[in-house]
Amino acid sequence: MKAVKIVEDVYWVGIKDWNRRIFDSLIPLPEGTSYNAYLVVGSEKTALIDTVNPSFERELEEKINEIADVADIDYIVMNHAEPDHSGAIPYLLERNEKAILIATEKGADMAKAYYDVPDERIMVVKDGDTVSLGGKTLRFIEAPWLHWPETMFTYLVEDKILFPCDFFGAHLAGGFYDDDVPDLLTHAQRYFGEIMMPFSAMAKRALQKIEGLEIEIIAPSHGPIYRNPARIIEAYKKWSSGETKEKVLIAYVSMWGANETMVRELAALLTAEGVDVKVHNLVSSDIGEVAKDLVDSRVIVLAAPTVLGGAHPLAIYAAYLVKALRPPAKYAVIMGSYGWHGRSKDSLLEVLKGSNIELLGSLEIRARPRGEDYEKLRGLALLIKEKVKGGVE
Ligand SMILES: Cc1cc2nc3c(=O)[nH]c(=O)nc-3n(C[C@H](O)[C@H](O)[C@H](O)COP(=O)(O)O)c2cc1C
Repeated sequence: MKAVKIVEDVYWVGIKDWNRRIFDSLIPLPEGTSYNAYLVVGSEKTALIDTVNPSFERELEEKINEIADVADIDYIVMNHAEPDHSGAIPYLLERNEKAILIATEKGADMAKAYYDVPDERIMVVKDGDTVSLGGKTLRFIEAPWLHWPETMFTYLVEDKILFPCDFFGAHLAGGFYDDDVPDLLTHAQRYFGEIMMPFSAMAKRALQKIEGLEIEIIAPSHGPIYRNPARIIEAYKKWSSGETKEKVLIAYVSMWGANETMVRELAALLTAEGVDVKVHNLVSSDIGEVAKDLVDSRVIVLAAPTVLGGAHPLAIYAAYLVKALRPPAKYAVIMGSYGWHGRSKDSLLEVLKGSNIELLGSLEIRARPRGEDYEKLRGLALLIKEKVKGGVE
């Protein structure tokens, strides 16, 4: 794919990585991803906003060269130091002896740590600082902890384009503009759950900061470019403020069917009560989908058998993720089973300790569910429904 003109003298020069299937050695990428980099050509200076993942340096250079010689770039704006956006910085600084890296103070520190960028090639910018390229003005907006400490947004004043790096992103190789991808918000929600949800407070702060900004285009560093920015901004407002739905996420693991039976029963009872239920079997589920459903679920149910004295390791992993991702749900229900001594629930509670999630109810059964257990499941379903439908506080 060649460079693409977005508006006059602003070009996408990024990479579509169709084949990538895992990110951060953690997150599945069912539809690949993109590393969006943008070239802004002023009458006097040229700036590159973000770069690309290592191994795509040559392809980035070729795209830049369609518009301007790589050696002519004056500034490389580093909105975020993570290698998927900044991994090409060492290559570019070698190919271009004059280019200056623009970063926040923390960004400068990261650029040295990750890429050995010398002090004399870094320009530190603060909130509100501007750099004129001649007819194109870059304004920098500090937006820390989205999702690393050094992150910032860049705003192109004349064209009203916001370059927020990972913020508003989506892992998608396909589509170029938001209107090319009908279910883009689903992808964006998944990305928010995976990357931004633990930093919801900082996300809210950043949204307030850009509130008064006229934004015609949002050009993030992953996924399609928003020509209709209102939709994603509204969605981010909801997600970052913890607005949930009448929805329950059930994540479970079962070796011999006991937990599976309980989960099916509970899901059926809740569905009959008009609750939106999302069930994830942790053996086969995509944890990105779990993260997506954590964004707007009101109650989380974890169900797991006891294995070697504790909860099944996949459930421990899920509980750890729930704690780390800091979803807005305030309540959890834990179900479990055992053969001779139940430890599943306790070990999951141990993992969740320190989170804001309160135990709403639990059910531990021996070997397989029987008559009275189904009664207890009905009780749990009612408890959950009350929290979900009652507009939890
Ligand atoms: C590999 C393995 C290890 C187990 N370890 C324990 C254990 O430490 N304590 C216990 O009470 N039950 C243990 N069990 C029994 C299961 O917890 C029990 O059969 C449970 O009902 C299985 O739930 P499931 O049908 O949802 O897989 C173990 C079962 C297996 C297969």
